[in-house]
Amino acid sequence: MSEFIHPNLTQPQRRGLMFVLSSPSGAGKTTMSRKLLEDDDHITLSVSATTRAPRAGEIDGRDYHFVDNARFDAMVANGELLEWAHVFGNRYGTPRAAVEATLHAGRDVLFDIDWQGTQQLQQTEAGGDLVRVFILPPNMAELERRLRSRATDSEDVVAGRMARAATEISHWGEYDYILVNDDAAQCLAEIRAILAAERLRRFRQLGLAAFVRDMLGVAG
Ligand SMILES: Nc1ncnc2c1ncn2[C@@H]1O[C@H](COP(=O)(O)OP(=O)(O)OP(=O)(O)O)[C@@H](O)[C@H]1O
Ligand SMILES: Nc1nc2c(ncn2[C@@H]2O[C@H](COP(=O)(O)O)[C@@H](O)[C@H]2O)c(=O)[nH]1
Repeated sequence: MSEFIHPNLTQPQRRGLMFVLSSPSGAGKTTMSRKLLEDDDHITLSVSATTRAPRAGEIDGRDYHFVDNARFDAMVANGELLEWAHVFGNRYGTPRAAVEATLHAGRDVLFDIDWQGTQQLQQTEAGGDLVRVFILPPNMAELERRLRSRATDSEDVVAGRMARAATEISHWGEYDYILVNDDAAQCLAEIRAILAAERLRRFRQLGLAAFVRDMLGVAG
């Protein structure tokens, strides 16, 4: 007869974490997020709401929830956003319900948000579940080259984002991990390593004490 092991004790359960990627515009957050999501089944992207117009190729509900100003106002008024901010002349915010549902299911949530949103998330009850990663470009010329080569924004928009880059970068000290996205494959490997280590943090492994007690055969 095989030994009965309580399913909850075969492996400690894990508390979902909130994994934030921030950077100056164009440093590579979206690129890294997409690659991470491709082969990690335990993390879900928080799809932000924004008043910005969709870029070519962006899909409503996948890349953003594209909303008008009136809808964004209502989301703010109804407390539907966990955080929101003005960024580059538009408003962006994190819908609360999807994040809470994902975390309650024990899954991780990936955020592609700016430093203002990160500060706000840090101040919520779930601040302890936050892992903050800031991505730097290798240099400012390369940042500008990437913004231009993406070919999604007008000259004015690119210039505006470059003008804000130094302010964005000045918040690097508020993050837990700082990466330089020079080689994309290396940057992705570093992001995966951070995520793997953070998932193993003792306080995130719920039921660990019971698991160890059971393993050692100590009566609980
Ligand atoms: N390591 C890299 N080497 C070269 N190009 C890269 C690298 N990482 C990203 N890129 C390119 O740089 C451009 C900007 O990247 P991406 O859109 O991911 O930036 P972002 O940080 O998400 O910007 P935003 O904040 O505006 O959303 C894209 O064309 C992307 O393919
Ligand atoms: N505070 C928040 N910032 C957000 C959110 N979603 C995206 N962003 C940030 O906005 C800029 C511009 O994004 P883009 O798609 O127009 O290039 C970038 O830094 C994003 O990280 C959000 O929900 N809250």
